[in-house]
Amino acid sequence: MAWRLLWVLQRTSFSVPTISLRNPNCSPLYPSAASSPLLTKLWKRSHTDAAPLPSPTQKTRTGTESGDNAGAKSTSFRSSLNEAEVAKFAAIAETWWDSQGPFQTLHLMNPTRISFIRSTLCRHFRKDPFSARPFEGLKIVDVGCGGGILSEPLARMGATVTGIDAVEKNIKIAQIHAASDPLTSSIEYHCTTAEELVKENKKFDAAISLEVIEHVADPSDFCKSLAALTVPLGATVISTINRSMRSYATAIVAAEYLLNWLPKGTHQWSQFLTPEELVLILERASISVQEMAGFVYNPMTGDWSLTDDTSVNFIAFGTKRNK
Ligand SMILES: C[S@@+](CC[C@H](N)C(=O)[O-])C[C@H]1O[C@@H](n2cnc3c(N)ncnc32)[C@H](O)[C@@H]1O
Ligand SMILES: [Mg+2]
Repeated sequence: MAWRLLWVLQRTSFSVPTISLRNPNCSPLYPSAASSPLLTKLWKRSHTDAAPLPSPTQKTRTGTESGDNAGAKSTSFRSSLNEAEVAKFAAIAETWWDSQGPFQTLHLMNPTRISFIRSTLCRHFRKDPFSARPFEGLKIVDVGCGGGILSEPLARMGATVTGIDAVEKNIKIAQIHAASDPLTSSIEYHCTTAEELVKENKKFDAAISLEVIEHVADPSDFCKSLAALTVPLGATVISTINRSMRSYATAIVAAEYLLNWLPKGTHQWSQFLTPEELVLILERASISVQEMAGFVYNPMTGDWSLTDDTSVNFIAFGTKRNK
């Protein structure tokens, strides 16, 4: 009956107001979105530049080429490591591919978050979403990849994937798991951080970081590093948990203490960002958020789906400005 409680909590209306931002030029993916004056202003500002969409073949600007990382040279990228947070993940590293273990929620959410990534990246890079390998030709970095739950499907969709994580054990497990399938064995896994990759002048068409920003030392610095890893007009996708009353009730009280879905103490509510805060942080890092969606859990089916309600889990897609 505990899941019934979660379901009730998900539907109670005591969350702080939240928003969804949708690119008005895109066909709607989700039901009607509430608009926010702040985000409308940000949206207009970021689109007065009217930057052209990138071709997926901006190969000269990706990979390890030097010379296009002026931001990295002029800005210092502080460490994103929060040792206490990293230690929590090191303690449960062996359980990454246990679909009933502490990462069960990530496994269950994966098809839904992949569908968001697939549709937003395909539209942005003008790829065929119905192709078996729509990400062919794209270089993607998965920052905080853990055991590779996201990196592997990205590689199967044709992307050239680099997965990085601060925990050595996670990287070992990710490497072993990926090696068992020829479609994923090409993934390059490294135990490192986004800011270290910036120092190495690495560039990618897209930087993706799911469920990591709430565990880093400073979200603003972290987003600046993600931006520095992304080519101009490239893409960034971030998912995290909203700092709302509802997220306290569901993502912490229910998920950690009542349902035991996550180890107790996995999340610190005060470290969560609201969608508005994430949009502003990304905006200051030269990334304009174009689209946002929430995730909702259906206890009857055990599935997650996309929704306009960003009051608990949400995901944002943005593009890096050209200047
Ligand atoms: C909740 S898990 C998310 C894993 C993966 N992104 C996913 O959603 O399937 C957070 C991951 O971020 C990693 N992490 C935490 N802080 C990090 C940092 N500063 N740099 C890189 N990885 C970090 C942790 O080791 C952990 O594997
Ligand atoms: Mg988390």
